[in-house]
Amino acid sequence: MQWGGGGESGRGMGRLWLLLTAMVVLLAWELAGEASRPQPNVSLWVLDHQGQQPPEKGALSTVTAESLDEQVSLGLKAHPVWLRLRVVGALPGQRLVLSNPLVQGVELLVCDDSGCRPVARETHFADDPGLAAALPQFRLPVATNELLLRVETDQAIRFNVQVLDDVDLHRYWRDLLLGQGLYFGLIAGLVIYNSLLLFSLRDTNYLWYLGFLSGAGAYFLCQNGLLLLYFPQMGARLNEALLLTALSVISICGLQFCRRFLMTARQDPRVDSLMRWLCWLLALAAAIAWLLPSFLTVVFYSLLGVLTLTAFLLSSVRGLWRGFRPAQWLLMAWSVLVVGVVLLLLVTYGLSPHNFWTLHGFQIGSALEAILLSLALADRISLLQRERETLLEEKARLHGMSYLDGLTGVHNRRYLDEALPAAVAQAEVSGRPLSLIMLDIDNFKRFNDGWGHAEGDRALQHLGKVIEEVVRDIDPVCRYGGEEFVILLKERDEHQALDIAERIRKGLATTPLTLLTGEQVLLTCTLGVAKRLEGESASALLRRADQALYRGKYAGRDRVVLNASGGVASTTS
Ligand SMILES: Nc1nc2c(ncn2[C@@H]2O[C@H](COP(=O)(O)OP(=O)(O)OP(=O)(O)O)[C@@H](O)[C@H]2O)c(=O)[nH]1
Repeated sequence: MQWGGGGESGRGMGRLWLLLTAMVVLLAWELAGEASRPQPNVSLWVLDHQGQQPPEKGALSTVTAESLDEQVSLGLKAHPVWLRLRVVGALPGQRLVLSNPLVQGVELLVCDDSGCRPVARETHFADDPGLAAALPQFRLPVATNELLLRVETDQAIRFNVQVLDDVDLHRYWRDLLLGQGLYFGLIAGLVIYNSLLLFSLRDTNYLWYLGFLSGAGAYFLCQNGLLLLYFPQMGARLNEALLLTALSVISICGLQFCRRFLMTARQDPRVDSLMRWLCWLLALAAAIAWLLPSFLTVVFYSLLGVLTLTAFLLSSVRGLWRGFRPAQWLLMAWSVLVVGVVLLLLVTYGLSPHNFWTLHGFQIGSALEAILLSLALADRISLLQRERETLLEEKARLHGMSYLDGLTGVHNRRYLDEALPAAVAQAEVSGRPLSLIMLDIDNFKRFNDGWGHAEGDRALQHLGKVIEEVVRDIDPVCRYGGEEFVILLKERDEHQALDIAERIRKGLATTPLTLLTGEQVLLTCTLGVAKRLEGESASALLRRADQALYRGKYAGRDRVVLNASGGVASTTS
């Protein structure tokens, strides 16, 4: 199989660079916005304390284990985590805001000499319960800055602690939504575009790609708290189950896409069965996320994530190795995803700080990947299209060849057997004339015997050329038998047919054949002409032309004979 061509690939690269440039500009803008935001004045320590209840009074200062900045990244924890907070200079009305909607079991306690009391979690921000659900937040108590924060979640513990007034919170949320708007705009555009392609091309690859896109959209709706924004009553637990299910959908659709795209079932059966197994495990993981949610589920997902990425990369590298050019897009797409997933895993296990890149790396990777997969599909479709065209051309060529005579290049008897009845039927309907000329070289046996069979072949080719010089391109010339030719003359009456026959006769008689020895000889031929009579069949017409030819031979050869009707013939010489 030939996987050639490169024009579309170049155009695809151009589009990709444009997009990358646009993304870099947006990132720079986002980072600039980050820098201009007022920094919260918060100090944080992780307490070496486990359990549901806060540490005993007086133990706060002794259990201090680790000092943090406001960007918390502690990874997966099987138990609740206690953080000690000191907020300096909090103004009345300011809120303590945690940036991650996935952290659950968040409690804030204010502590003094008499003990610790919970601070009620805000359920509304500017009359909006959604925003308060998407960003866990507490109104800071005035006149105290000793606080305890308890977080218990199955997900990685990562969030920013920010002290914001209403204006800052609005701005923070607006920036977040702007970035999300760009992402979801891109996903929606790709979904619409590829849905149209799915309907027009009916290629299941597009179905899996759409599943992949939808899964990615759903995942980030959950991860960024956008679902909670619109359905705050849903709760963080349900949000998390949906998030993990979306992760399964992304992975399963990605694997199925990969299998079909690279045709692994046929081309790479071992990798194909690995991918099929992974699909089942991912479906099982989604069920566990709903039935037995725990931090172990997230560990299971991490493992499956690594295996899925390995399968993606392995199948694409092997596809490229086999010479399937569109696999390069796939490889590029998975490589981008690998970066995003590695960032996600690092932060999930508390191995990297919580910052813009670790927070949004997976999302940026997924956006780039969605585009690259779309380009991969386009490349594959154009490649298959070109192959199909080449095949059709080849088929047409072979089909044409099966109707041609190998020696002379004119049509063969098979062609005449199909074309003559069709021409007769057409003439019957239209009432237009139809004529036939049947001819052969005179005393050809003697020629063959005298000059040899090879020269005889050249004589047949010579006659073919002479005929083709006389007749129109649209009048098919056929080699009917060994040395007999038939010319089908549509919409020609007997006068026109006689004229053509006579020109052929004279043409052959005056155009010498140059033999292989260099000698020149003149050949003659005899031609029988018949015009179709009303209601006459193809075979009857052919028979009458043959009769005319026979009569020409009988009358002395080198002449044209017309079979005017049943048995009457007129002769020209
Ligand atoms: N070189 C060559 N000879 C062929 C081919 N097909 C048929 N022939 C020869 O054509 C000759 C036809 O001979 P006949 O049917 O006796 O006809 P003829 O000698 O031309 O005599 P008339 O047709 O009566 O003028 C035979 O010798 C065949 O071998 C071919 O493809 N190549």
